[in-house]
Amino acid sequence: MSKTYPPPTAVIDPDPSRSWLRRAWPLVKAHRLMFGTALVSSAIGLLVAVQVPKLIQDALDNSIVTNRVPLSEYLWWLVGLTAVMLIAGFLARQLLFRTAYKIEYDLRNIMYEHLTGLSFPFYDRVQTGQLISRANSDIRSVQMYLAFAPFMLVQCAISLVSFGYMLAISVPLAIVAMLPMPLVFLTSRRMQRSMFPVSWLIQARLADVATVVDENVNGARVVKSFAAERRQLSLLQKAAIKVRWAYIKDADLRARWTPAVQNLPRVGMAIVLVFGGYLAIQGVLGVGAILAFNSYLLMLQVPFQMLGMLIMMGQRASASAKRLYEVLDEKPEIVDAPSAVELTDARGDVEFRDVRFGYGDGPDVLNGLSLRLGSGETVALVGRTGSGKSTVARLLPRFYDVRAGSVTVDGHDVREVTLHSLRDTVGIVLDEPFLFSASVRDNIAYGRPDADITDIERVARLAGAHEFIMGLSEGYDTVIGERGYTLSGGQRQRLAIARTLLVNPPVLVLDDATSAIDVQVEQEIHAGLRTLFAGRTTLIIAHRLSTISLADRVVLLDGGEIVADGTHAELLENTPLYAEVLAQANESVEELGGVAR
Ligand SMILES: Nc1ncnc2c1ncn2[C@@H]1O[C@H](COP(=O)(O)OP(=O)(O)OP(=O)(O)O)[C@@H](O)[C@H]1O
Repeated sequence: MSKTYPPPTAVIDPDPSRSWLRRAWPLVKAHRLMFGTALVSSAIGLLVAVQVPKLIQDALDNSIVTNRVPLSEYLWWLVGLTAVMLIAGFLARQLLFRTAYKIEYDLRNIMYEHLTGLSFPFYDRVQTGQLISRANSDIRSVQMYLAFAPFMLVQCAISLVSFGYMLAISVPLAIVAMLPMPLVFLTSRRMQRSMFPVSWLIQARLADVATVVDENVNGARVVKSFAAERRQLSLLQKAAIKVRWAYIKDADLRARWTPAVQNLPRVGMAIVLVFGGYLAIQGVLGVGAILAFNSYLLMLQVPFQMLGMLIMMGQRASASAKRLYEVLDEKPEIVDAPSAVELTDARGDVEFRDVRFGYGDGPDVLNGLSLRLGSGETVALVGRTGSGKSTVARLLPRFYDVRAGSVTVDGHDVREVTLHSLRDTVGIVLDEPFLFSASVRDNIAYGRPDADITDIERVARLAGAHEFIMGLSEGYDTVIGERGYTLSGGQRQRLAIARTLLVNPPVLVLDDATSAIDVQVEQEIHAGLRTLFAGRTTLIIAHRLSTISLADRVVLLDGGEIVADGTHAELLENTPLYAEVLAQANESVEELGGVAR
């Protein structure tokens, strides 16, 4: 049994008219206790830190210069304050990072849960690979802003206290010392501004490299068969050079700006030294005050540098959030109707009535198609390539909705039953089955993870897979490579058939599902296939005669309609198009009659 993990603790506000921050607010609110404690700890730590320069000032003035108070008293205070800062700093960081990663966990879950809920038309429209890799960096940038921006704001707020202390020491000195601060802010903002596009560029170019690498690995077979390794390598080099350029540009900008941003506050310190020194000589200020002043100035520098960063982070997070919301606001097109009923114990009476259908805004692929499959009947659907056979198959489990007409199972329109029960009732095996990088056993048990090995073996035998599975190094426990590439096409198809059979659906659709199984093996598993088809309604999409011969009835699809319906022999005799279609897929027309007899 697979372990269940906690669901996300919050949702994104669904109202698209609200600002991105408002919509994301529930994510922060869900962790308010932890986050609040982090912020309060941070504030306490900073407030205590602000006391330290003042303490040093007093120690210097009262113990070292004038010897009025024993120095040890200040030392104890310093030890105490340091302890508080340590504890507060620990709590603030711990809780802040925890909150940040919890927000990220929630956001990731919300995002992928939504993606899995979206229907086929969405996946037809978007490039999912890119969408997912982009979502990862977008999630990170939103998380960073949500968690760290309030933290930075606390720092900025506390810096006002530092400034208050500076004013208390000397108003003119405080004002003069602050003069370079706008410059610190402007320089760090300019630094962020020039570095911001480069950091985006780095991300985008890294994604390009990842795409090239991904294609090289996944398409390794094609690359090698065309001996195109050199070409692929130069593609990678081109992408890698672009990444290198962006990184060097980044380092260049950093080298240019960082020393300026870091050293600018020293101008303020110099002013304090000159003007403060003058005031000290005049007897207006103590030496300790000058020292304290400089410490406050250093403390103030951080928020001024941060403000620039905060603005940039905000811009980036806002752009990221908008992209995430674009996906989150996408409504699944195929959903349960409010009045949907459960389809249970279906007999498997299937009917397509005057079905009109096309993809997206495209032209009609099916044009008034009507077809009935009686309970327990096996029907082969034959047609030219591109005639819409797979499309018919996809409408039955409601991967798409019809434009007009209806598809019914046991008299229930598929739009009026729950998707879950419909897809339990209609099992579909595709011609290019996707297998997971897991054991053979887990792959077969995908639709029924609690199935025991006896059941798994039984369906594997029926699908003609048991023999070859036993020949694998670890039998049913053999982990098959990515997407099942360690198996042959025919072996993959047999596993896919077994996987669907384990669910035991009353209606079965095989969409070219035996095309890669060689004819001889197919003959061998025919007995198994016949057992499979018995007692369930089966729609087989096939080009191969041997597969068609398993059907009770054959229907011919052309121009989006059924143009002939009957036994193989009848169609062969009366419908020239049928013979033509079969001839394209089979060795010779002469054989056709042989199979029919
Ligand atoms: N997801 C899709 N989005 C848009 N158009 C599609 C999609 N799938 C198929 N089509 C189009 O619909 C038409 C019918 O395709 P379909 O795959 O149903 O044909 P088919 O008879 O199964 O073909 P084949 O025998 O080659 O598998 C084709 O013109 C195809 O280009």
